[in-house]
Amino acid sequence: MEFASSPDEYMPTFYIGQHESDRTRVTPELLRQAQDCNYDMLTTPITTPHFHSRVLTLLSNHLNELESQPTRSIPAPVIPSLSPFDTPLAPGETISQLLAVVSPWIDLCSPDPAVYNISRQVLELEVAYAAFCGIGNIILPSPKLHQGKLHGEGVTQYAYAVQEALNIGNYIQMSISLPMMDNPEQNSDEVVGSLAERARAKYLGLSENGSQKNSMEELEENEDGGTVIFSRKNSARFDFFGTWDAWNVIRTLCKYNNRLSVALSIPSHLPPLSVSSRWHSEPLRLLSITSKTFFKNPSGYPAFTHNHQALLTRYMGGIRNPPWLLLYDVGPIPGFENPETIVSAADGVLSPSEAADPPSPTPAEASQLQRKGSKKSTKTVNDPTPHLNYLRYLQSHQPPRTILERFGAGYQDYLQAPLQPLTDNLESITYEVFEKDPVKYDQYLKAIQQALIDWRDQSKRASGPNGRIVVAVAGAGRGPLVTRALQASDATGIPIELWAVEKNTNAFVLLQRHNEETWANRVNLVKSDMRSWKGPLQENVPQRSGCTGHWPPPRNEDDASNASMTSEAAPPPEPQPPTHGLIDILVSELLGSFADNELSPECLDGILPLLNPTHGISIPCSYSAYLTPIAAPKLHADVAARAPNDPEAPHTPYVVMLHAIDYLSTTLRPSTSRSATSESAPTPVPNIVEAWSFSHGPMNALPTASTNLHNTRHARLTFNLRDRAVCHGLAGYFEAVLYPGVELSTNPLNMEEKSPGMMSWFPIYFPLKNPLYAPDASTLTVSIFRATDNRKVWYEWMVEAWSNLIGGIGSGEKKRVRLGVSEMGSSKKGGCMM
Ligand SMILES: C[S@@+](CC[C@H](N)C(=O)[O-])C[C@H]1O[C@@H](n2cnc3c(N)ncnc32)[C@H](O)[C@@H]1O
Repeated sequence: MEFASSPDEYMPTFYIGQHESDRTRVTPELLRQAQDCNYDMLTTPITTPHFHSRVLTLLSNHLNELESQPTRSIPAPVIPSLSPFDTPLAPGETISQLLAVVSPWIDLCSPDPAVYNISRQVLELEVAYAAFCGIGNIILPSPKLHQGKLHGEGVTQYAYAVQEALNIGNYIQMSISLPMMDNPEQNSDEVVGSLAERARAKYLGLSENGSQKNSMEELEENEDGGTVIFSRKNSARFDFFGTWDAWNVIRTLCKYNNRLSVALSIPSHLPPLSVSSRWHSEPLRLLSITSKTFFKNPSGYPAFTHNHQALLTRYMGGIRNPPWLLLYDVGPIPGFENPETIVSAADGVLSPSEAADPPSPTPAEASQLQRKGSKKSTKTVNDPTPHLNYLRYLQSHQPPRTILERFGAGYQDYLQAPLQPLTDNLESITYEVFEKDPVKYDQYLKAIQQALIDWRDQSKRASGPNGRIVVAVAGAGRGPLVTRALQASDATGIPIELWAVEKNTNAFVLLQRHNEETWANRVNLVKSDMRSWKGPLQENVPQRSGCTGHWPPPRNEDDASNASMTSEAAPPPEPQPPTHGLIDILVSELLGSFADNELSPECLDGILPLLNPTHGISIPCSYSAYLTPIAAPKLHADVAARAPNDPEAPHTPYVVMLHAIDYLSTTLRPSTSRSATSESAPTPVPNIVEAWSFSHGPMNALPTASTNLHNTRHARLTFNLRDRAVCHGLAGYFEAVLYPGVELSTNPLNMEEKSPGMMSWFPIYFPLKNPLYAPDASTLTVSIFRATDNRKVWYEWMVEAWSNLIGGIGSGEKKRVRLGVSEMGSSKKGGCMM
């Protein structure tokens, strides 16, 4: 197939910017020089050190006043509007190539109201002025999660400030700087002149002399008479999901505003895969990379460890708008001091030794290596922008995209309403897209071939009037399965009588044309709904004794697959009343992304009574639907944005190529990687669980079914979570057994074994109207129903979150407490008409 074999000429786009913490302004010359070096953009502060000292003075005066007159109510000071001395920015042609950085010295999480108030004013002034100048992107400082003995208390007020700022700069994209995980020790890396330092001790839970008393220590001392003291190291524990949790609060309060995103700092030592997977599901606009993210390789060149390279590929790969990369404090723009200097552009061309991987450090080695790399390396690198050059090198060495990535380019996270091929007549272009998937049709070919071979080898009685096996393709579309049935017959040498049934009158025109032009009129075409078809017509077919219904047919028989042909040798038979025969092998492809969602069960119910009752075969013979809960913030934001105009949006199961998602329930499988870092520790594999299945064969034919109740289904599935998360919905997949040993699967757990490279179906997404939060070590219970009223079919779904607590003190008993229940999603209004 064309796109499977053509070389992948796609080259990912890396937009790379540069940030210097002590830069005070960006001149057009500096920007030009940076672009000559092959940077795409630079960061700029919005205000100057002059403004900073003005604000510090204002705050100090205010705090002094408050201290000297403790009983008076003194209003917070108002920062006077910006003067030309306060900002280096001005509107101009180059503004679109600048990323504006909000002053890092504010503290929007401060428990001290004076500090918070001033910080908010700074934020609002800076955002308003940057917006005025035409800045498109702003980077906000990280929320300060540890304040004295307080932990995470300031996140909501930070979120409130961001929400207000979003209203000021109506077109500005805001990215919040966040480390991948919460490391309280890093949090203490203070910015010079930070307002946080001015916060008063009484708000930080500190004694007047500034010493910190931990609330856990107090608790333990009270309860146990001071026998157990928590060490500071323990109380300030490393929290892998701490910064994600803060982000979740902020974006939730900001109602998943699509102008709000994350500027994620990539650390030198990567957290477990579950953490990087979580961030992968979030709107990453920037990846911040400092010189510490690199390790020196044996040539002394700064390079990424194997795991960092894999992370970058994961975050950047296969998407239309990958995050931008921002190099933080990796050295000044070369040649700027002397504009006459000619600086070569970082073109990413490195020798093998320059591009070699550095050794992958263990956690303990990471910091040591860092120091060794930066201080003790004797190798000197003759490259003024080695970090940039290395990233450009990685850009040109990204792995080629998989078939699925190529096919799905542009479809990632794009919500589509599922097809309803029963109610609607599909367009030719839709069939054309199906037909581009060679894998599905190869599997059908294998299944039909095997069914024919087994039929012959088991000497089963066939239903054709001349002893041929009767094959019917139900829902033939433009005919690809008809072609496969003919190929199977030709390849096995087993003659068949072939029927093709299609209700789409437009597609039927093409079937007729194919029959004449490519199938040599070997196919009996029927324009009908398969449920009202009476079966293969046997009128005028002479019934010759000794050759009816048995394998093999007589050797000298004509190729009489066309039902209107008669034998020349025998005398003309007596005309017989029209009769309808049976189908031996029924081939259909009526599957949707959740197997039964395009009403395959209902359609097949109508034709299964025609199946040979003893030996009949349905291809597929069974299919099952699978589910797993996911975090999908991007999809949630998209559905929520549609809801005001379309109240059914949160009640629609969508077909979507899932990309920015995180599987919430996973099992750790041992990794095969050799590296000793945590990134190569056991790999989380999603728990994807069967909801229900349908089987189709002679045993399942229901000639007298008067209701559709037998096609209802219900499942209640339990998923254990290790890490706290937000569930935005359910991802649905399917597996189908075409014929024993020949399967189709979209289930990520086995699709590569069962039908590798198949791309006919994207997964299905059942959204939750309101996301459901679940803490660490909790359980999600999914209830899902396939419902019918005999006119249509629809789904209903809901999720419950449970905490798994240990019962009362000393009891040790496990106790489940329901933490929350989602609304019931229901596609009843948009259900599939039967
Ligand atoms: C998913 S398409 C598959 C088409 C084709 N077999 C292929 O694999 O490319 C399903 C086809 O079944 C047809 N179809 C669906 N329900 C049908 C019914 N009840 N009777 C006849 N045709 C039906 C649709 O019109 C459509 O052409």
